[in-house]
Amino acid sequence: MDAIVKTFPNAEKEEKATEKRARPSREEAEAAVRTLLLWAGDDPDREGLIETPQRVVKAYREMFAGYDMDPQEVLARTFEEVAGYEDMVLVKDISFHSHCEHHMVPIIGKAHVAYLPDKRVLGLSKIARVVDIFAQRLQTQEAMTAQIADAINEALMPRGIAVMIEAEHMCMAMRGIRKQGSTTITTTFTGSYRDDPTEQARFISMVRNGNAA
Ligand SMILES: Nc1nc2c(ncn2[C@@H]2O[C@H](COP(=O)(O)OP(=O)(O)OP(=O)(O)O)[C@@H](O)[C@H]2O)c(=O)[nH]1
Ligand SMILES: [Zn+2]
Repeated sequence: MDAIVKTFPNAEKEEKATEKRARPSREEAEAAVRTLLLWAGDDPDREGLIETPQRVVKAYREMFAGYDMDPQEVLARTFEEVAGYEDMVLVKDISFHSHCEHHMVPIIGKAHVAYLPDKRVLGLSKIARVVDIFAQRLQTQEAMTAQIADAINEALMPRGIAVMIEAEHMCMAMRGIRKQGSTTITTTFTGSYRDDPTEQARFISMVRNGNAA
């Protein structure tokens, strides 16, 4: 507990500050894009760029739509009639696009999400929707992995959750260190996936080979 307090001394204050911070208007956001075009060294008044601020702001609304969505709303509906099925449910290769919070450039990857039901199950598409909600925010891969597990845990309280994300960070490929094709892998395991090495190994094997062998 102490460590948490020391690591995030201002977490609560920051959360409140974010709540209070008003969103700028569309016009203000477009003006900011115009400033960036000038900063890049181009002429925002030339024909090809004249509508670019509007387009960028529209694209941002779409790419960052996750801020206006509540994962718990998406996960609210669960089903019990599954004929007593209680083994792993794994949705793998969920492709996503996100943006890193350090450079605001794309993170492109795949998420694999599994849980061990405790009577109730989720609609399969809802798992992919939750991945998208968190992907459509500024992210670190670690945070996104933990957030997906947390949201499913809160909604479903299953016996265990396993989340693996494999992604390429364009901030490492297009700039900076410029290493193309490197993949970062992050995992979060809860419940039986955390405590039982066999369950964990079965998840990894099914993600890797498509079977539990
Ligand atoms: N842990 C983690 N790091 C990330 C993620 N996305 C980007 N980064 C890293 O965030 C770090 C930011 O480092 P800084 O030194 O503050 O920024 P920088 O000067 O742009 O760093 P370089 O990328 O090394 O040029 C970089 O090492 C990035 O690779 C992520 O999802 N998780
Ligand atoms: Zn980055």
